[in-house]
Amino acid sequence: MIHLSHVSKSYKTSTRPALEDVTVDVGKGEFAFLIGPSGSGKSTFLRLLLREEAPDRGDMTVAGSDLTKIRRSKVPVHRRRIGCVFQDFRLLSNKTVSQNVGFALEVLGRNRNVVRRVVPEVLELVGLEGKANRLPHELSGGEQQRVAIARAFVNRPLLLLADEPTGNLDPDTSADIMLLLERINRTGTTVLMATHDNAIVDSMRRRVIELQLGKVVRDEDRGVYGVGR
Ligand SMILES: Nc1ncnc2c1ncn2[C@@H]1O[C@H](COP(=O)(O)OP(=O)(O)OP(=O)(O)O)[C@@H](O)[C@H]1O
Repeated sequence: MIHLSHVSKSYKTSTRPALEDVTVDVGKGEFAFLIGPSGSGKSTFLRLLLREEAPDRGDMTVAGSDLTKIRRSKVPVHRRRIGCVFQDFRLLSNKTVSQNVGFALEVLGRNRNVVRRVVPEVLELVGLEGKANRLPHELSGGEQQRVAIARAFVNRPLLLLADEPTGNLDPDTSADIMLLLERINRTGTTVLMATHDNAIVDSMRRRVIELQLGKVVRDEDRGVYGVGR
């Protein structure tokens, strides 16, 4: 699902590469954490997967797209295969829960009957069946993140990228969000989550890919966050 071979990326204004000689393979249906200190390259890694940035060197194939060769016109099709969840939820504040989720289908041209059928199913999956008509500001942070996950998942992406999804949530709410991401992973969706949350990484014992100064320094099955970070 994610294949990077000797990938490097430098930003023009930066003296050192943001990613250097990164080789990582994540298979279909896997769950992996991407960890590392601030500035280690996690966001750059996610941006490359979405083709928000292009690699300078190396080969990469993500969700079936060869990102070393992809044409600009094909980038939107590539991004549709990937769901994204962020620390700050990024919901549309003037739309209800079901409109936020439905919008993700409408922009892909799905017909109204499909939207009407699928949105309640996904809201049930994330545990928000009673809150379809609320606005984001009428929800807790954890509930807002559930909406964001529903929106990311409603198109059944092959790959879900989560960038610090628990960064604004308390430990109990974070644990609930992780259960939800595990549930989504069990449907066959590959999940890659960038995080600083050591308690979550330690409790889940999943694959851990660790970056430092743009290099992969650890790639371990059933890993922990690590001591002293
Ligand atoms: N748009 C940019 N232009 C120039 N340099 C950048 C840009 N984005 C990131 N960098 C640099 O690339 C390196 C990697 O940054 P990146 O944001 O990928 O790290 P990160 O691990 O996601 O950090 P954080 O945990 O703080 O989000 C850093 O040295 C950073 O300063």
